[in-house]
Amino acid sequence: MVPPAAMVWLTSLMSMAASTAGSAIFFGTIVRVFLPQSLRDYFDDAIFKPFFRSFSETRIVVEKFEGYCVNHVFKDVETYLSQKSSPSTRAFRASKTRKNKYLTFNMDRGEVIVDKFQGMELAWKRTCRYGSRKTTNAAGLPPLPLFVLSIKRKHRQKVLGSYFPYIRREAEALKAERKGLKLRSALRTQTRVDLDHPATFDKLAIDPDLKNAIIADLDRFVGRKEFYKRVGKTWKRGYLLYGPPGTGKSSLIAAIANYLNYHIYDLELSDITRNSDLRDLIRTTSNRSILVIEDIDCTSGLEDRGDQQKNIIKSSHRKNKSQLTLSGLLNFIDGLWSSCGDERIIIFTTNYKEKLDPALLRPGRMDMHIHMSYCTPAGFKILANNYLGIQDHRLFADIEALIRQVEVTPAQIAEELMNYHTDKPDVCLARLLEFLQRKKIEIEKAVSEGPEKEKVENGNKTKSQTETDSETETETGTDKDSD
Ligand SMILES: Nc1ncnc2c1ncn2[C@@H]1O[C@H](COP(=O)(O)OP(=O)(O)OP(=O)(O)O)[C@@H](O)[C@H]1O
Repeated sequence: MVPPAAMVWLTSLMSMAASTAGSAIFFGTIVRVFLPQSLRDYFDDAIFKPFFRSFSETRIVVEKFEGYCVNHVFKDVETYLSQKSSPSTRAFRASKTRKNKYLTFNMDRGEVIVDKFQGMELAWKRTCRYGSRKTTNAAGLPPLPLFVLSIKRKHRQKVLGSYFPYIRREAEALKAERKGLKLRSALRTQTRVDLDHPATFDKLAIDPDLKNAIIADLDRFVGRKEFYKRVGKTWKRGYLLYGPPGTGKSSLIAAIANYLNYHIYDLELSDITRNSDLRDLIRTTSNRSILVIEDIDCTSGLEDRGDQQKNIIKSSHRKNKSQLTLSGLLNFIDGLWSSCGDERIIIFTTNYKEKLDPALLRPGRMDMHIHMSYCTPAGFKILANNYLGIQDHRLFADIEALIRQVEVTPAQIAEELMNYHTDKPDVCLARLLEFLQRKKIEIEKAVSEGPEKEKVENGNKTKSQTETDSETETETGTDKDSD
């Protein structure tokens, strides 16, 4: 027998349940009748499904960075997903280089791809740390990208034990297939440009001994992993390329990247005001890469060590008054690399070595100083072969004699040979000869007109003049890493 008090409680509970069910039916009918399908879908997706899913699903977050280093799982996932798509995917980023045979598609931010593996459905979403709507963070840098994988809880072991190793293998296979060098720019905008620079050591018009010395140095560097480990040094190498404009500094960097199959990151220092910006940029660089800082003598704020005002990059952010000096910058890069970098090359270029900060030139900083000089007869022969496809010609002797007397850059010669590419070699070479003769006459005239005019505006000098000027610039390489 149920006591009367319990009876009352039961009755009120049943009537409450009935009225709740009635209200639910009533509101359900209202929603079905009055709310359009799109809004109903929205509520379904935004509230109901996530609520129920949260009990049965789990998420795996793959961030691009692990501390200061690039997370290789992120790279693998990115490569793997680049060949996947879902019917619901609205936006892809498409790219292709001349060297690559295939178009590459990458998920755009906010997109979802559903992958299938061993009977499981795996939803990948590409997003970023600062929310998918923002384009930059407070420091003006792009938000840090990440992937979120949503899976059923019961699939966790299978995903970690089989799916991720599978992604790794697939990504490796895809990378091998698509192998091509990339030139990346580590600018704020993170613009990525494909390195399709055709420069190779064969095509470079530089002194053959210098070329061989550079190649030998690179070979030695990449083969010395154990040596660097043994002596406790970061596996890195620094090169300083110096010489007049148009002597092939950029071409040499491209040739090194092509030779080693490394990525290039072009670091634009003038954009950096704070250590944190620099750290964020440097940590986007991968192993087996070349970090290039061009025209270091022109880099605002870093050029003159004697002048503290100029030497310091002041933070524009008042709260964060970090100041960046050249040696600070180099130590900073070294520090980051020593904690997570392997097989790195850093290259500085300058047109004026004499203007450089002594911090950069001090022993142990740059391993090899490479002087890119004006064109030599041997360099001219390489250019003639590159542009005209000839190894010898009756005009070679006269041209070579003039090249010995007049300062002319490989870029100038290349331009002369390029200008007449529709003509026959005879015509091209005759015009080059004329160009060199004119140059020589201009210089002689300037010399005879007086000392002031000796300095011809475009830097024309005869070889004998500069050879005495630059006796100190004869080193082609100084190895500081001998075992
Ligand atoms: N040593 C060289 N061998 C072959 N080609 C060269 C060489 N130097 C220059 N060139 C030609 O001239 C062009 C410009 O040269 P490059 O940009 O490499 O010179 P640079 O020394 O880096 O000049 P800058 O100091 O102005 O940056 C190249 O694209 C290439 O065609």
